[in-house]
Amino acid sequence: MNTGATLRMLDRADKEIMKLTRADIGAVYEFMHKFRHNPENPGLNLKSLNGDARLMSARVSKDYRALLLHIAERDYLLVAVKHRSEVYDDLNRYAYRINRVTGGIEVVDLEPVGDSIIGRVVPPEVEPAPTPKPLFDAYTDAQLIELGVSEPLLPQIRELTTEADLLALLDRAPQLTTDVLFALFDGKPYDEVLQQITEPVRAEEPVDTEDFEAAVERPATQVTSDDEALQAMLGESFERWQIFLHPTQRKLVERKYNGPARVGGGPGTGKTIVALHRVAHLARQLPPGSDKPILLTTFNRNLAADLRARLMALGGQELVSRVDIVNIDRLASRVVSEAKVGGTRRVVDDNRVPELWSEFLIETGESGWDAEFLTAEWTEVILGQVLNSRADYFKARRPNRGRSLTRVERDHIWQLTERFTTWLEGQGVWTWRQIAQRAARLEMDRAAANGSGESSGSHYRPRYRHVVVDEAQDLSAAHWKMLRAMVAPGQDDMFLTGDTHQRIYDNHVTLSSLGINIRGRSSRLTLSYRTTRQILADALQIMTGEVYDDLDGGEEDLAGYRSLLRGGKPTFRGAATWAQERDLIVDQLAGWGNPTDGSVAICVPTKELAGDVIARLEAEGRPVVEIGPDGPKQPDGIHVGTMHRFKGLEYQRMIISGVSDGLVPRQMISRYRDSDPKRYQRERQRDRSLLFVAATRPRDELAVFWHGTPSPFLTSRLVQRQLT
Ligand SMILES: Nc1ncnc2c1ncn2[C@@H]1O[C@H](COP(=O)(O)OP(=O)(O)OP(=O)(O)O)[C@@H](O)[C@H]1O
Repeated sequence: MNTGATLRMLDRADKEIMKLTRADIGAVYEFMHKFRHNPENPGLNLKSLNGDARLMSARVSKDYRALLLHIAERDYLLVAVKHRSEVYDDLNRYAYRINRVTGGIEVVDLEPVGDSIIGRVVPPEVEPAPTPKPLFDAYTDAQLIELGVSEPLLPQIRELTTEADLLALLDRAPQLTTDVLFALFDGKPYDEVLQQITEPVRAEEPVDTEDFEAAVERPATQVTSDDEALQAMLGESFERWQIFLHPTQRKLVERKYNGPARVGGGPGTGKTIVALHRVAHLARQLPPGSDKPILLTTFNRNLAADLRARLMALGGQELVSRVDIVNIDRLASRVVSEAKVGGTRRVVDDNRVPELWSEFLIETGESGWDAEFLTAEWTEVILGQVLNSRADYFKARRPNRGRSLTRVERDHIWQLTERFTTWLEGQGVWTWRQIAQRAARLEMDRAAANGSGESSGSHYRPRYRHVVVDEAQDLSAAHWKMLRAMVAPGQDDMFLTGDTHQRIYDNHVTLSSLGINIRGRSSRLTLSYRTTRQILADALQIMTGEVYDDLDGGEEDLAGYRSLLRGGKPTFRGAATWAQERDLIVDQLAGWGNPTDGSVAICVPTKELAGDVIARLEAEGRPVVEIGPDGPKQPDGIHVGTMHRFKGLEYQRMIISGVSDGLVPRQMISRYRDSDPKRYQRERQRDRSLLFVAATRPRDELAVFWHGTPSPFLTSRLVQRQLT
């Protein structure tokens, strides 16, 4: 006879459990184990309670009791762990119900706001004038219910008149109620809230509000069931994202896709977290083996190292051992070296290409085209589109390239690039873009040979079963062609996460033209877990007036992007000179109490400015740590780096300095303003994105400084802030 039972834990319970001592958390873990084995074990003392008919209690330890919801025959949900002296208190305070919209189980705290502990600590002086207007007067009950607000809370919601009351209620309200009310309070239009917040979590089938068995299985019920997750909670460095996904995140992770899927969303909305959980989800469905059928890739080395560390935290060695985690250029260079192409050629950085073209033109005495034009034509069109022959180049579309070319001109440029490539080879060097193009060709040939039956059949297998890409906005067309060829088209083949507002390398693609069709499989996350609402609002100001793409020829915006975290307003301040601006940095650090535990970073636009800041702080005797290509060289100290280095990092507080006209955006791009307006636009957008990325790294506090004229990306509203 099977005496076992299912026992899952609701996300609210973990918050209480994490407040216990390690020994007590261990007891909960033991309890769950025992309970699953046999809930009738007399030592567990399982019994019904008053209040909700489904509510039961069981003994965790001498001092603690578990509150359980009886879902079905042998299926239980752990909803709280309480001290034995408190188990019988307030049993009628909580209602356990199924949300009509999401179909998820919600715990509703029915205690009126004014009586709650949080309500009581709100100082009386923040209370408003005597007859305040209720906050949600503009919406009917039916409208709020349609948005997914928890029905039993409506009487309390109608009473709310101040932000403090709202916060007190939301602190203990179910997730969707919190998300919706906060967005309405922020002034988001009803339809936008419905589309951006409610629709993504709506149950796929009609909801029966009595069917708890179905409800517990839905993504909207945030639960954990496996022991590993619980064990992780016992670990030193447990983080909530490892276990509890937002229902919107979980839906995206667990869905079956009939082809490539893409998840977008503003900074800090958990795109990387979703990519990691997606990998774990796919890995769980693999047949046993020791191979690595899942590729997890991203743009650069330190991001890949971070993915590895986080995947390890999520699923340990067992999971990591089934996943090939490698940054995209390294993957391409692996492909070419496997094919023994390139020999001992040394890789030179792509930003040296204009210089190399100049040298080549001088050495060969060629004139007619300047080095900059040839660099762009070679990298963006010829390498960028993986063109194999002159004939292909004649036919190629050259979007964003400004000037059109005749056939004769194309012929000449093709010949020049062929000679240039040979010249580079003679120098013993090649670039990352060349490697990407070569790798794409090799992989495409491999896949095509298989398709036409040319390869020796049994040896051919697509390299991967699933490809997961983070920071998708930064990959080039050649990278995408290579990836497309590495995985057979079909169900769950490719999963991409990224945000085009954060594109910091000049790669613009239309995925459908590269054989990656994401139409109908594109979604967006909108809730930031990282930054406060105050930082987010100012960061969004920086993006004013710019239009961004959706990686597939359409446009994308940040509608619905929001945060539930609160903090102080960011500081904006200008100085007359760079020397004086450095004084501002020193003062700001002092204002924050000079922390040197790695929680503060300073971000500047150029290496020179970084050098100056480092010198100044060292002169003050401060421990400074430079952020290199592999991230900060050590965890503690005050971190200093250029804007490009901040992708993938998070800090408690940040100073962005040098946000002056001529530095942000870079002065040098102004030369394209007339000669190549499209390029000018792209370069300007890239610099804006760099600033946006930097501004969305801090969690709690942000200070932005400049000297002379402020950057044109700082709106007058932000610049005026210094006067207040
Ligand atoms: N479900 C969750 N629960 C708790 N924390 C979360 C959750 N999802 C994301 N976070 C936290 O939010 C922060 C941002 O997550 P992540 O890095 O995945 O965002 P992102 O969208 O990839 O950001 P960016 O675009 O800026 O790179 C991280 O600190 C992460 O741990």
